[in-house]
Amino acid sequence: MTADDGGLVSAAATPEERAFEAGLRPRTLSEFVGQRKVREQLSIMLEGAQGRGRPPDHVLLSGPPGLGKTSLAMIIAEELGVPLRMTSGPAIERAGDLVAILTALTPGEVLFLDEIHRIARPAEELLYAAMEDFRVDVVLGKGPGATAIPLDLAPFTLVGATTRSGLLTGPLRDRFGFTAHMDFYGADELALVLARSARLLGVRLTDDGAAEVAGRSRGTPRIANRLLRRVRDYAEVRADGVVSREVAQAALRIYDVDGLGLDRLDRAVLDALVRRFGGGPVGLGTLAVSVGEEAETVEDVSEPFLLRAGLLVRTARGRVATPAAFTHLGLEPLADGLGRSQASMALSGDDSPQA
Ligand SMILES: Nc1ncnc2c1ncn2[C@@H]1O[C@H](COP(=O)(O)OP(=O)(O)OP(=O)(O)O)[C@@H](O)[C@H]1O
Ligand SMILES: [Mg+2]
Repeated sequence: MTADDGGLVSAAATPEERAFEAGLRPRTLSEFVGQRKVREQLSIMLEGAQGRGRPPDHVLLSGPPGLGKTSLAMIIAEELGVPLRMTSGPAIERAGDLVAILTALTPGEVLFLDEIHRIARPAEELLYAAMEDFRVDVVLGKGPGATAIPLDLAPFTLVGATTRSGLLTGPLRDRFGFTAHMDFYGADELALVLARSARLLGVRLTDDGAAEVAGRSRGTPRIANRLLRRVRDYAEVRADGVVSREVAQAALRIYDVDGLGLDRLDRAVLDALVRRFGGGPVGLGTLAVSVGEEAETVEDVSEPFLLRAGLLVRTARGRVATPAAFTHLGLEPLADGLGRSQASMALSGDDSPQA
Protein backbone atom coordinates (compact mmCIF):
# COMPACT_ATOMS: atom_id res chain seq x y z
CA MET A 1 0.00 0.00 0.00
CA THR A 2 1.37 3.42 -0.94
CA ALA A 3 0.13 6.99 -0.73
CA ASP A 4 -1.12 6.54 -4.32
CA ASP A 5 -3.01 3.33 -3.82
CA GLY A 6 -6.37 4.91 -4.61
CA GLY A 7 -7.94 4.26 -1.21
CA LEU A 8 -11.26 6.00 -0.73
CA VAL A 9 -9.74 8.94 1.14
CA SER A 10 -6.42 9.05 -0.72
CA ALA A 11 -5.84 12.49 -2.25
CA ALA A 12 -4.25 11.05 -5.40
CA ALA A 13 -6.41 10.43 -8.46
CA THR A 14 -6.82 6.88 -9.70
CA PRO A 15 -6.48 6.39 -13.49
CA GLU A 16 -10.18 5.64 -14.00
CA GLU A 17 -11.05 8.66 -11.91
CA ARG A 18 -9.52 11.10 -14.38
CA ALA A 19 -12.29 10.87 -16.95
CA PHE A 20 -14.91 11.32 -14.27
CA GLU A 21 -13.04 14.31 -12.85
CA ALA A 22 -12.83 15.97 -16.23
CA GLY A 23 -16.61 16.25 -16.26
CA LEU A 24 -16.69 17.93 -12.86
CA ARG A 25 -13.94 20.45 -13.35
CA PRO A 26 -14.93 24.07 -12.86
CA ARG A 27 -14.45 25.87 -16.18
CA THR A 28 -14.25 29.50 -15.09
CA LEU A 29 -12.89 31.40 -12.13
CA SER A 30 -16.41 32.09 -10.91
CA GLU A 31 -17.23 28.37 -10.92
CA PHE A 32 -14.08 27.65 -8.93
CA VAL A 33 -15.11 27.30 -5.29
CA GLY A 34 -13.02 28.64 -2.40
CA GLN A 35 -9.36 29.76 -2.48
CA ARG A 36 -10.82 33.25 -2.40
CA LYS A 37 -7.49 35.05 -2.21
CA VAL A 38 -5.89 33.12 -5.04
CA ARG A 39 -8.96 33.63 -7.19
CA GLU A 40 -9.01 37.38 -6.57
CA GLN A 41 -5.30 37.82 -7.23
CA LEU A 42 -5.48 35.72 -10.40
CA SER A 43 -8.49 37.53 -11.73
CA ILE A 44 -6.81 40.94 -11.30
CA MET A 45 -3.66 39.65 -12.92
CA LEU A 46 -5.47 38.11 -15.89
CA GLU A 47 -7.57 41.19 -16.46
CA GLY A 48 -4.53 43.45 -16.27
CA ALA A 49 -2.66 41.39 -18.82
CA GLN A 50 -5.62 41.29 -21.17
CA GLY A 51 -5.92 45.06 -20.93
CA ARG A 52 -2.30 45.42 -21.98
CA GLY A 53 -2.70 42.81 -24.71
CA ARG A 54 0.24 40.83 -23.33
CA PRO A 55 0.39 37.32 -21.90
CA PRO A 56 0.30 37.43 -18.09
CA ASP A 57 3.28 36.55 -15.89
CA HIS A 58 4.19 32.92 -15.41
CA VAL A 59 2.14 31.30 -12.65
CA LEU A 60 3.22 28.67 -10.14
CA LEU A 61 0.43 26.68 -8.47
CA SER A 62 1.59 24.86 -5.38
CA GLY A 63 -0.30 22.67 -2.96
CA PRO A 64 -1.28 19.13 -2.00
CA PRO A 65 -2.98 16.75 -4.48
CA GLY A 66 -6.62 17.17 -5.38
CA LEU A 67 -7.02 20.85 -4.43
CA GLY A 68 -7.56 22.15 -7.95
CA LYS A 69 -4.18 22.98 -9.51
CA THR A 70 -4.92 21.35 -12.87
CA SER A 71 -8.40 22.85 -12.82
CA LEU A 72 -6.98 26.34 -12.25
CA ALA A 73 -4.44 25.95 -15.05
CA MET A 74 -7.26 25.09 -17.45
CA ILE A 75 -9.30 28.02 -16.14
CA ILE A 76 -6.42 30.44 -16.76
CA ALA A 77 -6.33 29.48 -20.44
CA GLU A 78 -10.13 29.56 -20.64
CA GLU A 79 -10.34 33.03 -19.06
CA LEU A 80 -7.65 34.34 -21.43
CA GLY A 81 -9.39 32.71 -24.38
CA VAL A 82 -6.17 31.04 -25.54
CA PRO A 83 -5.22 27.43 -26.24
CA LEU A 84 -3.74 25.30 -23.46
CA ARG A 85 -0.90 22.90 -24.03
CA MET A 86 -0.37 20.33 -21.27
CA THR A 87 2.74 18.40 -20.36
CA SER A 88 4.50 17.30 -17.21
CA GLY A 89 7.95 17.21 -15.66
CA PRO A 90 8.38 13.44 -15.94
CA ALA A 91 7.36 13.55 -19.62
CA ILE A 92 10.27 15.86 -20.44
CA GLU A 93 13.30 13.63 -20.27
CA ARG A 94 15.64 15.53 -22.56
CA ALA A 95 16.10 19.22 -23.31
CA GLY A 96 15.07 18.47 -26.89
CA ASP A 97 11.60 17.39 -25.71
CA LEU A 98 11.10 20.82 -24.23
CA VAL A 99 12.49 22.65 -27.27
CA ALA A 100 9.95 20.85 -29.44
CA ILE A 101 7.10 21.93 -27.18
CA LEU A 102 8.27 25.52 -26.77
CA THR A 103 8.91 26.18 -30.45
CA ALA A 104 5.44 24.92 -31.33
CA LEU A 105 3.68 27.42 -29.04
CA THR A 106 1.55 30.08 -30.72
CA PRO A 107 1.51 33.67 -29.38
CA GLY A 108 -0.22 34.00 -26.01
CA GLU A 109 -0.66 30.28 -25.48
CA VAL A 110 -0.66 28.81 -21.98
CA LEU A 111 1.79 25.97 -21.37
CA PHE A 112 0.82 23.83 -18.37
CA LEU A 113 3.76 22.00 -16.87
CA ASP A 114 2.44 19.62 -14.22
CA GLU A 115 4.77 18.15 -11.57
CA ILE A 116 7.32 20.75 -12.56
CA HIS A 117 9.61 19.70 -9.71
CA ARG A 118 10.32 16.48 -11.61
CA ILE A 119 11.64 18.12 -14.78
CA ALA A 120 15.11 16.95 -15.90
CA ARG A 121 17.90 19.38 -15.06
CA PRO A 122 19.04 20.24 -18.63
CA ALA A 123 15.44 20.99 -19.58
CA GLU A 124 15.01 23.15 -16.51
CA GLU A 125 18.04 25.24 -17.47
CA LEU A 126 16.58 25.74 -20.91
CA LEU A 127 13.40 26.94 -19.29
CA TYR A 128 15.17 29.89 -17.63
CA ALA A 129 15.79 31.82 -20.87
CA ALA A 130 12.47 30.63 -22.30
CA MET A 131 10.57 32.10 -19.37
CA GLU A 132 12.63 35.27 -19.08
CA ASP A 133 13.35 36.24 -22.69
CA PHE A 134 11.10 33.93 -24.76
CA ARG A 135 14.22 32.43 -26.25
CA VAL A 136 15.84 29.00 -26.37
CA ASP A 137 19.38 28.14 -27.28
CA VAL A 138 19.44 25.05 -29.41
CA VAL A 139 22.83 23.37 -29.17
CA LEU A 140 24.02 21.67 -32.34
CA GLY A 141 26.84 19.16 -32.14
CA LYS A 142 28.90 18.06 -29.19
CA GLY A 143 32.13 19.02 -27.47
CA PRO A 144 34.29 22.02 -28.50
CA GLY A 145 32.68 22.23 -31.94
CA ALA A 146 29.16 22.62 -30.58
CA THR A 147 27.30 25.78 -31.54
CA ALA A 148 24.31 27.33 -29.84
CA ILE A 149 21.65 28.75 -32.11
CA PRO A 150 19.26 31.13 -30.37
CA LEU A 151 15.64 30.71 -31.37
CA ASP A 152 12.93 33.24 -30.59
CA LEU A 153 9.73 31.91 -29.08
CA ALA A 154 6.23 33.30 -29.21
CA PRO A 155 5.40 35.07 -25.93
CA PHE A 156 3.59 32.53 -23.74
CA THR A 157 2.51 31.97 -20.15
CA LEU A 158 3.94 29.05 -18.25
CA VAL A 159 1.67 27.63 -15.59
CA GLY A 160 3.62 25.23 -13.40
CA ALA A 161 2.04 22.97 -10.80
CA THR A 162 3.75 21.20 -7.94
CA THR A 163 2.87 19.30 -4.81
CA ARG A 164 6.45 19.79 -3.61
CA SER A 165 7.39 23.44 -4.08
CA GLY A 166 10.29 22.94 -1.65
CA LEU A 167 12.00 20.82 -4.32
CA LEU A 168 12.03 23.66 -6.86
CA THR A 169 15.38 25.33 -7.40
CA GLY A 170 15.71 29.02 -6.57
CA PRO A 171 16.32 30.15 -10.18
CA LEU A 172 13.19 28.36 -11.40
CA ARG A 173 11.03 29.62 -8.56
CA ASP A 174 12.26 33.20 -9.13
CA ARG A 175 11.06 33.21 -12.73
CA PHE A 176 7.40 32.91 -11.76
CA GLY A 177 5.77 36.31 -11.44
CA PHE A 178 2.94 34.88 -9.39
CA THR A 179 2.79 31.96 -6.97
CA ALA A 180 -0.52 30.65 -5.72
CA HIS A 181 -0.43 28.52 -2.58
CA MET A 182 -3.51 26.34 -2.47
CA ASP A 183 -4.90 25.58 0.97
CA PHE A 184 -7.16 22.79 2.16
CA TYR A 185 -10.83 23.71 1.83
CA GLY A 186 -13.23 24.41 4.65
CA ALA A 187 -16.23 22.10 5.13
CA ASP A 188 -18.61 24.82 3.92
CA GLU A 189 -16.59 25.24 0.72
CA LEU A 190 -16.56 21.50 0.14
CA ALA A 191 -20.31 21.47 0.60
CA LEU A 192 -20.52 23.96 -2.28
CA VAL A 193 -18.24 21.77 -4.41
CA LEU A 194 -20.52 18.82 -3.62
CA ALA A 195 -23.70 20.71 -4.42
CA ARG A 196 -22.26 21.67 -7.80
CA SER A 197 -21.06 18.13 -8.55
CA ALA A 198 -24.42 16.70 -7.50
CA ARG A 199 -26.16 19.06 -9.91
CA LEU A 200 -23.87 18.00 -12.76
CA LEU A 201 -24.29 14.30 -11.95
CA GLY A 202 -28.03 14.51 -11.40
CA VAL A 203 -27.71 13.39 -7.78
CA ARG A 204 -30.28 14.59 -5.26
CA LEU A 205 -28.21 15.84 -2.35
CA THR A 206 -29.75 17.55 0.68
CA ASP A 207 -27.92 20.36 2.49
CA ASP A 208 -27.20 18.22 5.53
CA GLY A 209 -26.18 15.34 3.28
CA ALA A 210 -23.65 17.67 1.62
CA ALA A 211 -22.41 18.83 5.03
CA GLU A 212 -21.98 15.23 6.16
CA VAL A 213 -19.92 14.22 3.13
CA ALA A 214 -17.95 17.50 3.26
CA GLY A 215 -16.91 16.85 6.86
CA ARG A 216 -15.38 13.52 5.88
CA SER A 217 -13.48 14.77 2.83
CA ARG A 218 -10.22 15.86 4.46
CA GLY A 219 -10.40 19.37 3.05
CA THR A 220 -9.96 18.01 -0.48
CA PRO A 221 -12.42 18.47 -3.39
CA ARG A 222 -11.18 15.32 -5.13
CA ILE A 223 -12.05 13.23 -2.07
CA ALA A 224 -15.41 14.97 -1.72
CA ASN A 225 -16.33 14.09 -5.30
CA ARG A 226 -15.18 10.51 -4.81
CA LEU A 227 -17.22 10.05 -1.64
CA LEU A 228 -20.22 11.54 -3.40
CA ARG A 229 -20.02 8.80 -6.02
CA ARG A 230 -19.98 6.07 -3.37
CA VAL A 231 -22.81 7.67 -1.43
CA ARG A 232 -24.86 8.07 -4.56
CA ASP A 233 -24.52 4.35 -5.33
CA TYR A 234 -25.72 3.52 -1.85
CA ALA A 235 -28.62 5.96 -2.07
CA GLU A 236 -29.77 4.36 -5.32
CA VAL A 237 -29.35 0.76 -4.24
CA ARG A 238 -30.29 0.81 -0.56
CA ALA A 239 -32.36 3.98 -0.15
CA ASP A 240 -34.73 6.21 -2.09
CA GLY A 241 -32.03 7.84 -4.22
CA VAL A 242 -31.78 10.97 -2.10
CA VAL A 243 -28.47 11.61 -0.36
CA SER A 244 -29.53 12.82 3.07
CA ARG A 245 -27.40 12.99 6.22
CA GLU A 246 -28.59 9.54 7.33
CA VAL A 247 -27.94 7.99 3.93
CA ALA A 248 -24.46 9.54 3.77
CA GLN A 249 -23.66 8.27 7.25
CA ALA A 250 -24.89 4.76 6.51
CA ALA A 251 -23.04 4.60 3.20
CA LEU A 252 -19.74 5.84 4.58
CA ARG A 253 -19.99 3.48 7.53
CA ILE A 254 -19.98 0.63 5.00
CA TYR A 255 -16.95 2.12 3.27
CA ASP A 256 -15.11 2.59 6.59
CA VAL A 257 -14.81 6.35 6.31
CA ASP A 258 -15.57 7.81 9.71
CA GLY A 259 -16.91 11.19 10.80
CA LEU A 260 -13.53 12.92 10.43
CA GLY A 261 -12.64 11.17 7.20
CA LEU A 262 -10.37 8.55 8.77
CA ASP A 263 -10.28 5.21 7.00
CA ARG A 264 -9.69 1.75 8.44
CA LEU A 265 -5.91 2.06 8.66
CA ASP A 266 -5.99 5.57 10.14
CA ARG A 267 -8.33 4.36 12.83
CA ALA A 268 -6.28 1.25 13.51
CA VAL A 269 -3.19 3.41 14.02
CA LEU A 270 -5.02 5.79 16.31
CA ASP A 271 -6.67 2.96 18.20
CA ALA A 272 -3.36 1.18 18.81
CA LEU A 273 -1.71 4.41 19.91
CA VAL A 274 -4.46 5.24 22.37
CA ARG A 275 -5.62 1.86 23.65
CA ARG A 276 -2.56 -0.29 23.39
CA PHE A 277 0.14 2.25 24.13
CA GLY A 278 -1.82 4.45 26.49
CA GLY A 279 -1.56 7.45 24.16
CA GLY A 280 2.18 7.13 23.68
CA PRO A 281 4.89 8.11 23.27
CA VAL A 282 5.61 5.07 21.13
CA GLY A 283 8.09 4.61 18.31
CA LEU A 284 6.90 4.49 14.69
CA GLY A 285 8.22 0.95 14.17
CA THR A 286 6.40 -0.44 17.20
CA LEU A 287 3.21 1.32 16.22
CA ALA A 288 3.44 -0.01 12.65
CA VAL A 289 4.02 -3.61 13.79
CA SER A 290 1.02 -3.43 16.06
CA VAL A 291 -1.26 -2.60 13.12
CA GLY A 292 0.47 -5.09 10.82
CA GLU A 293 1.85 -2.49 8.39
CA GLU A 294 5.21 -1.26 7.19
CA ALA A 295 6.57 1.77 9.02
CA GLU A 296 6.66 3.69 5.71
CA THR A 297 2.99 3.00 5.10
CA VAL A 298 2.00 4.33 8.50
CA GLU A 299 4.29 7.32 8.09
CA ASP A 300 3.33 8.24 4.52
CA VAL A 301 -0.29 7.14 4.28
CA SER A 302 -1.84 7.61 7.71
CA GLU A 303 0.23 10.04 9.68
CA PRO A 304 0.02 13.13 7.49
CA PHE A 305 -3.72 13.42 7.97
CA LEU A 306 -3.66 12.35 11.63
CA LEU A 307 -1.13 15.15 12.20
CA ARG A 308 -3.14 17.66 10.21
CA ALA A 309 -6.34 16.70 12.02
CA GLY A 310 -4.59 17.34 15.34
CA LEU A 311 -5.03 13.73 16.50
CA LEU A 312 -1.37 12.79 16.72
CA VAL A 313 1.89 14.62 17.34
CA ARG A 314 5.46 13.57 16.71
CA THR A 315 7.83 14.05 19.62
CA ALA A 316 11.48 13.19 20.12
CA ARG A 317 10.35 10.15 22.14
CA GLY A 318 7.80 8.93 19.62
CA ARG A 319 4.19 9.36 18.53
CA VAL A 320 1.74 10.79 21.05
CA ALA A 321 -2.05 10.92 20.83
CA THR A 322 -3.67 14.30 21.51
CA PRO A 323 -6.75 14.76 23.72
CA ALA A 324 -8.79 15.04 20.49
CA ALA A 325 -7.71 11.50 19.60
CA PHE A 326 -9.13 10.15 22.86
CA THR A 327 -12.36 12.07 22.33
CA HIS A 328 -12.62 10.86 18.74
CA LEU A 329 -12.39 7.24 19.92
CA GLY A 330 -15.07 7.90 22.51
CA LEU A 331 -12.68 7.96 25.47
CA GLU A 332 -12.12 10.55 28.19
CA PRO A 333 -9.13 12.72 27.32
CA LEU A 334 -6.46 12.73 29.98
CA ALA A 335 -6.69 15.66 32.33
CA ASP A 336 -3.27 17.09 31.55
CA GLY A 337 -3.55 16.66 27.81
CA LEU A 338 -0.55 14.30 27.68
CA GLY A 339 -0.37 10.70 26.58
CA ARG A 340 -1.55 8.28 29.24
CA SER A 341 1.86 6.73 29.92
CA GLN A 342 3.23 10.17 30.73
CA ALA A 343 0.25 10.90 32.89
CA SER A 344 0.41 7.59 34.71
CA MET A 345 4.13 8.06 35.16
CA ALA A 346 3.46 11.34 36.85
CA LEU A 347 0.70 9.82 38.97
CA SER A 348 2.11 6.41 39.91
CA GLY A 349 5.53 6.03 38.36
CA ASP A 350 4.14 3.21 36.19
CA ASP A 351 5.14 3.54 32.51
CA SER A 352 3.97 0.13 31.28
CA PRO A 353 1.75 0.23 28.18
CA GLN A 354 -1.92 -0.48 28.81
CA ALA A 355 -3.41 -3.44 26.99
N1 LIG B 1 -12.15 24.89 -6.26
C1 LIG B 1 -12.80 23.86 -6.80
N2 LIG B 1 -14.11 23.96 -7.09
C2 LIG B 1 -14.76 22.90 -7.62
N3 LIG B 1 -14.20 21.70 -7.87
C3 LIG B 1 -12.90 21.56 -7.61
C4 LIG B 1 -12.13 22.62 -7.07
N4 LIG B 1 -10.87 22.20 -6.90
C5 LIG B 1 -10.84 20.93 -7.31
N5 LIG B 1 -12.06 20.53 -7.73
C6 LIG B 1 -12.41 19.18 -8.19
O1 LIG B 1 -11.44 18.26 -7.71
C7 LIG B 1 -10.91 17.48 -8.77
C8 LIG B 1 -9.41 17.47 -8.61
O2 LIG B 1 -8.89 18.74 -8.91
P1 LIG B 1 -7.53 18.91 -9.75
O3 LIG B 1 -7.32 17.76 -10.66
O4 LIG B 1 -7.55 20.25 -10.36
O5 LIG B 1 -6.48 18.85 -8.56
P2 LIG B 1 -4.90 18.94 -8.60
O6 LIG B 1 -4.51 19.93 -7.58
O7 LIG B 1 -4.45 19.19 -10.01
O8 LIG B 1 -4.46 17.49 -8.14
P3 LIG B 1 -3.06 16.71 -8.45
O9 LIG B 1 -2.05 17.31 -7.53
O10 LIG B 1 -3.36 15.28 -8.11
O11 LIG B 1 -2.76 16.91 -9.89
C9 LIG B 1 -11.36 18.12 -10.07
O12 LIG B 1 -11.92 17.18 -10.91
C10 LIG B 1 -12.42 19.12 -9.70
O13 LIG B 1 -13.67 18.65 -10.09
MG1 LIG C 1 -3.31 18.01 -11.28
